[in-house]
Amino acid sequence: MKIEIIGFPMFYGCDRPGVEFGPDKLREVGLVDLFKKNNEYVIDRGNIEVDQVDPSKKYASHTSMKYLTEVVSGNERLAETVQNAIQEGNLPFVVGGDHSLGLGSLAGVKSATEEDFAVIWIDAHADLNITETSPSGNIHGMPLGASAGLGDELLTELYVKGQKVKPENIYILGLRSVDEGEEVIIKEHGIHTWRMTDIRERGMEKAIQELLHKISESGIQHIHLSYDIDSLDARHVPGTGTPVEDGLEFEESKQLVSSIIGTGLVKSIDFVEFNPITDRNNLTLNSSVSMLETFSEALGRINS
Ligand SMILES: NC(=[NH2+])NCCC[C@H](N)C(=O)O
Ligand SMILES: [Mn+2]
Ligand SMILES: [Mn+2]
Repeated sequence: MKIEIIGFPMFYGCDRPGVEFGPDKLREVGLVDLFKKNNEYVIDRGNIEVDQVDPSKKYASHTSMKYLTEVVSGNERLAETVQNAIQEGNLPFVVGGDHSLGLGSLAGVKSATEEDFAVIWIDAHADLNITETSPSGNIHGMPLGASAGLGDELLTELYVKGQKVKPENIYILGLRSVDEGEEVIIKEHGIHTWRMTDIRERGMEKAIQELLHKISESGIQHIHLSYDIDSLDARHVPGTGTPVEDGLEFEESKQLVSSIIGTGLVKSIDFVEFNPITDRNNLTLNSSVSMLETFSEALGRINS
């Protein structure tokens, strides 16, 4: 399987500049070679074009979703690129940028995949907000909800009409910052979660066992893995928009990612929310590279 690296240089979904430099910063320190170390075929598709707009116009297209027009147009381009990659038998590895890119990724996966697929979302946040529940109006807090078909049609109809993933096929791990409205959505739609409290109580090993068991029971053959670096403990990632304490340690995160990729079912991946501008002493850069090495090694193992 060829790995296709796709950059998505956008900050409009989190409304805090800096994350748009994530893909190029990671290329600068050897992103492509890092994948080539363990994988024979790696191509860099470059960056998706993002329409630019002045921050004073963030509410120009919607009163409660910031930068709606630009988030949607960029994600439609991303969806097409992801769809093409999968249809060619390649694995799209989308590097953000903020997590609103989940909208485009999942629309692309949906368009390229006939059967149901699972989404594993590793994140401190649930990203299940709809316009009415969002405390911020930031679309990076909404991609999973919209992909599940919830909320405003302006997001749910992106690229392909309707629901991209069934709520029962969504698995969120690392949660520790969930908005009230998101709690209701998790309950109502039976979304599977492993919060940090669960992981601390039962251990990562057990969480992984439970996760893989549920997925194997579902019969699903395609997993989309969406990795938000703010799932790591705040002290490892000062350079991310919304760091949260009491998060994952490297060892736990690496074990989780390796086990998920080890199933051989992961066909598409996102890696998001690294902000080189707000980083301190390259801490977040180093954390990102260290995690990317794990992705590369795990993919190398199933690829060989
Ligand atoms: N992808 C992320 N980092 N999302 C953070 C979301 C924070 C908050 N729940 C919001 O909706 O505004
Ligand atoms: Mn996120
Ligand atoms: Mn997050």
